[in-house]
Amino acid sequence: MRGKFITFEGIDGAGKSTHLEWFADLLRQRLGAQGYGQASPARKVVTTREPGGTALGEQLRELLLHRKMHLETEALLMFAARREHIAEIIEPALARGDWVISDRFTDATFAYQGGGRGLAREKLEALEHWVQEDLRPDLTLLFDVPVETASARLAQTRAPDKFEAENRAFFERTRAEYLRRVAEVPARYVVIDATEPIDAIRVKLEELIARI
Ligand SMILES: Nc1ncnc2c1ncn2[C@@H]1O[C@H](COP(=O)(O)OP(=O)(O)O)[C@@H](O)[C@H]1O
Ligand SMILES: Cc1cn([C@H]2C[C@H](O)[C@@H](COP(=O)(O)OP(=O)(O)O)O2)c(=O)[nH]c1=O
Repeated sequence: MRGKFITFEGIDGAGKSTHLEWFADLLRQRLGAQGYGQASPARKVVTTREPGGTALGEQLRELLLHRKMHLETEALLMFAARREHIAEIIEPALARGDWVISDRFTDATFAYQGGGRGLAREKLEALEHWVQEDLRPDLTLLFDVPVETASARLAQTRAPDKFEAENRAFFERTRAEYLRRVAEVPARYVVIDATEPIDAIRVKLEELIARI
């Protein structure tokens, strides 16, 4: 049986990375507990990220996070890294029956390059169809938080990269595009109120895992 593809999304500082490995461990326990791995070779839960996830993708990530470039170059490189990621990691894992959890995927391109930077949605949709064909996440967790909260969290932690250095209006547009996409296809998304304390969010994530 083909595995499932789960993605984590949200503006920078929402808290995705804080939960991803924890969520993957819980899912491993759950898949083990359900005995999926008994008759056939054990199912794995693969964690990965975008841009990145492959050797070439990580090199592209360095460029994308630190070099200035034309907006369309940025979008094309995001999809180039994604093409590699799908071919090398995501498709083989799903075909083996493993589950894949990715820290960001194509929703981020629509939100950042589309919403944040204003690249036409039709161009991104054309790239999405070209690069992914029918591949879409089975489930996307959107960690949603007001821009001020996310910025305050980031200010306390790390030096900003090219995206994190963007202004408040950019992140307002990025967040709005994420939420617009949720409203368009609500069945694919679970919106997590990421203003809550970490422990409270984990209770919600546990409930979610019990249902999938
Ligand atoms: N629910 C939360 N409440 C308070 N601080 C949080 C919460 N979630 C994450 N943080 C903190 O915010 C910062 C950014 O979190 P991170 O997981 O790196 O965000 P993202 O991966 O979405 O950019 C980290 O210092 C993290 O400890
Ligand atoms: C996947 C993707 C990421 N991004 C941006 C969002 C983030 O600012 C950045 C890297 O994402 P991320 O790994 O979440 O950053 P961090 O590890 O610093 O939390 O790339 C895009 O602009 N478009 C995309 O398609």
